[in-house]
Amino acid sequence: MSSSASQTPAKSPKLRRIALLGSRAVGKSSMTIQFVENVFVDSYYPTIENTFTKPISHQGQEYQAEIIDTAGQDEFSIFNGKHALDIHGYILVYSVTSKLSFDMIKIIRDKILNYTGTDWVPIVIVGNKSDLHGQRQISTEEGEELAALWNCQSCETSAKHNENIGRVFELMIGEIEKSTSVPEEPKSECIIL
Ligand SMILES: Nc1nc2c(ncn2[C@@H]2O[C@H](COP(=O)(O)OP(=O)(O)OP(=O)(O)O)[C@@H](O)[C@H]2O)c(=O)[nH]1
Repeated sequence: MSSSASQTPAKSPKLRRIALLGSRAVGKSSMTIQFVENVFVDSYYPTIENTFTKPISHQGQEYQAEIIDTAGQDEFSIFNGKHALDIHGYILVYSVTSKLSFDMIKIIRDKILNYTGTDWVPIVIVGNKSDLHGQRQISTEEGEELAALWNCQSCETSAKHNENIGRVFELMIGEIEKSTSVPEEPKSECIIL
């Protein structure tokens, strides 16, 4: 009985909401499902929107990641404000086999910054399908140059071969923690009217 009282209570995990955005069929769902369920699905089913949760441990801190896998965007998609207000960080995904999808993440970032009225948000740029060597349209350097320009992290992945998938989410948590203005969940005893 008394032994449980003497134990230090475990720190509750910090909730971090992460949205994956990008063109259609770049592999957002495949990355998410590979990360959460450790499987790769070869068939293509366009997503409307799915949310997954997974615990992540980063630098001694436990996090609960809420991962929002969004519908593919094109230049005419209206930016969904839901994907800006409640989100701590963005994974912007392109396919290394598609220049169009690389250009699309620039449009998406502009929309996010416009919507949030800020000039920086936590972002990780991801070039997926790195296993399709012969079909490359975007080099590793182009991805890195864009990340330097935006002052964010970048990474190439293969959801198919589970390469660098875990790393993307670790980089994302790191970028979120870099930003000093992460609002914590409101605590009932601290409400100021
Ligand atoms: N070779 C290869 N194929 C991939 C990879 N990731 C995804 N795919 C394939 O690409 C297609 C599209 O993948 P999805 O994960 O559905 O893409 P999405 O971005 O979620 O698509 P939307 O729901 O339309 O936005 C599927 O046939 C996947 O099997 C990868 O790393 N390598």
